[in-house]
Amino acid sequence: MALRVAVAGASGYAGGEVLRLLLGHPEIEIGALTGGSNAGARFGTLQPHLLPLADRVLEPTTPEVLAGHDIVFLGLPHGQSAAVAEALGEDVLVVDCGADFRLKDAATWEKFYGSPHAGTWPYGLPELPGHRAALKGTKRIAVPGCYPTAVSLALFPAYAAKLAEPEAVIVAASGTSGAGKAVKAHLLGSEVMGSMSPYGVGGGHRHTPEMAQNLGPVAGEPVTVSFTPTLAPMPRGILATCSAKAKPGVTAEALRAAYQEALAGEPFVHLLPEGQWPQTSSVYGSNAALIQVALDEHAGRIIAISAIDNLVKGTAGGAVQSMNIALGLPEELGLPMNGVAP
Ligand SMILES: NC(=O)C1=CN([C@@H]2O[C@H](COP(=O)(O)OP(=O)(O)OC[C@H]3O[C@@H](n4cnc5c(N)ncnc54)[C@H](OP(=O)(O)O)[C@@H]3O)[C@@H](O)[C@H]2O)C=CC1
Ligand SMILES: CC(=O)N[C@@H](CCC(=O)OP(=O)(O)O)C(=O)O
Repeated sequence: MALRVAVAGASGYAGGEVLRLLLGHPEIEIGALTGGSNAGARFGTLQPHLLPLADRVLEPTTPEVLAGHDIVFLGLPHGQSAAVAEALGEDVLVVDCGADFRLKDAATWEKFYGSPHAGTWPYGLPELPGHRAALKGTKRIAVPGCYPTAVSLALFPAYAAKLAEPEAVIVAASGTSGAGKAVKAHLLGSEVMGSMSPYGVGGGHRHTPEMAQNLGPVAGEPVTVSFTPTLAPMPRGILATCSAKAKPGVTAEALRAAYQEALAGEPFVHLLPEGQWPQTSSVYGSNAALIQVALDEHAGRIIAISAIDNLVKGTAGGAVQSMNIALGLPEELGLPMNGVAP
């Protein structure tokens, strides 16, 4: 029998992408679609690309509407997931695309999000050492932020093999959908088109501690992260350029071997052949993460680059992948491996 899924925040980018993927998932039946200000609207006016759901109506996000489902995805603004999740039974699988349950340290949460810490759930990045096992059978999943997904996948093999010093410098470009659907002045077409711009410069971006939380345990020592996000004139995609000083004696051969070993058998994370570099257009609409690594011998630095679709591997695809693991289903079920090109 199909598992019945509700999506809260179904009118948003994250919720819409979860639905696009779940409509192609053989074990899932779509139940309630809920939102906030658009409740009452015909779904086809909100997500016109999701034709099978066009005649549905967006409902309010209440415990009554979300009751009676096997799985509930939350694609709500930060800080709103905890109250909704609390009203859902412990037997319901809750997959939170927001940030509420990602960070372990309450003081760090309060510093970066400015609200009380709700708690910590198993973290939905199965490729990180130990995480896949922790997701099996869980009823609660915290889906990672899109930048931490791109960055952690690019750097964890170097840290797992103890090849990198614990100070990472990251510059990543994101498509505008990362900022959500609400209209923001700096995201208007005429402001974004033909321009790239940095934001959150100087260590203030809330994804910085999430990256450090992911990489530190892999490295076996705290990793300091310097992260600069930039906004790129494209709707989707993240290209993360990550670098760290190489430990003494590291060779290009050892580095490549470490990445081959760490990523071997991963269904979605691919180390590209030498000389080929990740680009966002290759992962548009796909749950793949493309990785390449090089040793800059002159500077003594490891350079690791990743490309993901922020709405797929960076949100909804990662969420469905983790859901599959939690339910004991094949990890790849319902997830696109191919991008859309050109
Ligand atoms: N965009 C991305 O790349 C990523 C997003 N995320 C996370 O996913 C979550 C959603 O982000 P995103 O989809 O981009 O945001 P959007 O702004 O596109 O969507 C927000 C959704 O939340 C609903 N909503 C807003 N306020 C309320 C409320 N008070 N009560 C009930 N529903 C409400 C909206 O409904 P309505 O339309 O009715 O107002 C809409 O469905 C965020 O926590 C974000 O951090 C995570 C990773 C990546
Ligand atoms: C381009 C852009 O604005 N991106 C968002 C990140 C989106 C995301 O994945 O993050 P959360 O789930 O933590 O919101 C930002 O920098 O705030």
